[in-house]
Amino acid sequence: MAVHIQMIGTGSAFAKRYDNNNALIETGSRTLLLDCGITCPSALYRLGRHFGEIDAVLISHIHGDHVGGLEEYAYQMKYVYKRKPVLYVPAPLVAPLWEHTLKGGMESEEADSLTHYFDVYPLEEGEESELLPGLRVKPLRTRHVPGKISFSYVINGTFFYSADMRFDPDLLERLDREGIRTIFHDCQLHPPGEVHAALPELLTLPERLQEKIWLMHYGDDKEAFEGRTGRMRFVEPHVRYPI
Ligand SMILES: Nc1ccn([C@@H]2O[C@@H]3COP(=O)(O)O[C@H]3[C@H]2O)c(=O)n1
Ligand SMILES: [Zn+2]
Ligand SMILES: [Zn+2]
Repeated sequence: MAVHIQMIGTGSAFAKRYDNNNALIETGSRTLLLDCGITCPSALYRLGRHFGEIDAVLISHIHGDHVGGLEEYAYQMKYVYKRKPVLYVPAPLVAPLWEHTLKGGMESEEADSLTHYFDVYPLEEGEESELLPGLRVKPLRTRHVPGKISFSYVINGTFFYSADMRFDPDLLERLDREGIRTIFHDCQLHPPGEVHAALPELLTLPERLQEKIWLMHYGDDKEAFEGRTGRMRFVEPHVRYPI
């Protein structure tokens, strides 16, 4: 079955020209939302789509540009589309997502847990699960902000989607050896990356690896870097790429 990924936005957390780095993954007639950041509800609207068309949501980690739109998503599903949405979330993030992020805006007499709003399916690190027919996802814990739990995803065994992660050449080499054909990688254009891979770091990778890498989660001056990314290409918002 053909599987495609389409970025709702490709921007960094502070980008204003590009929306939050959130994606739609489509397989047949089913759609997974990968991260739902602050700009997601309006960016999805500008893409001509709406929450009622989404079959499930998967999150990578708890930062506003990745989960800040979940409250509106949950409320729209409850009060507009009247359907309980499916939430895939790495097991260690289940409790923090409610306690640290959603509870403040969503707790009420009748609603005291994440499971009131979502059908919650915890995912285990390193274990592949079929999230939609034809869509297999394996979470890998990757390094981002020190102490922050964050996951990247291997999709259908051949596609790697970095959440927000530091430069990790050993992991990228290992993924290459294991048969990953395409890597969508977050990229901080201006060093130091610190909590993200910086472009100069990614440029130290061998060309064989760079060929597989598409850059996302970039800043507003991305156009100034066209032609300065070695063999790596930019992911463009709204374009559908095969997985
Ligand atoms: N220790 C940290 C924590 C956060 N940040 C910045 O805040 C942003 C939060 O969203 P992000 O997409 O993870 O990118 C983070 C950094 O820009 C940072 O630069 N250093
Ligand atoms: Zn981010
Ligand atoms: Zn982050």
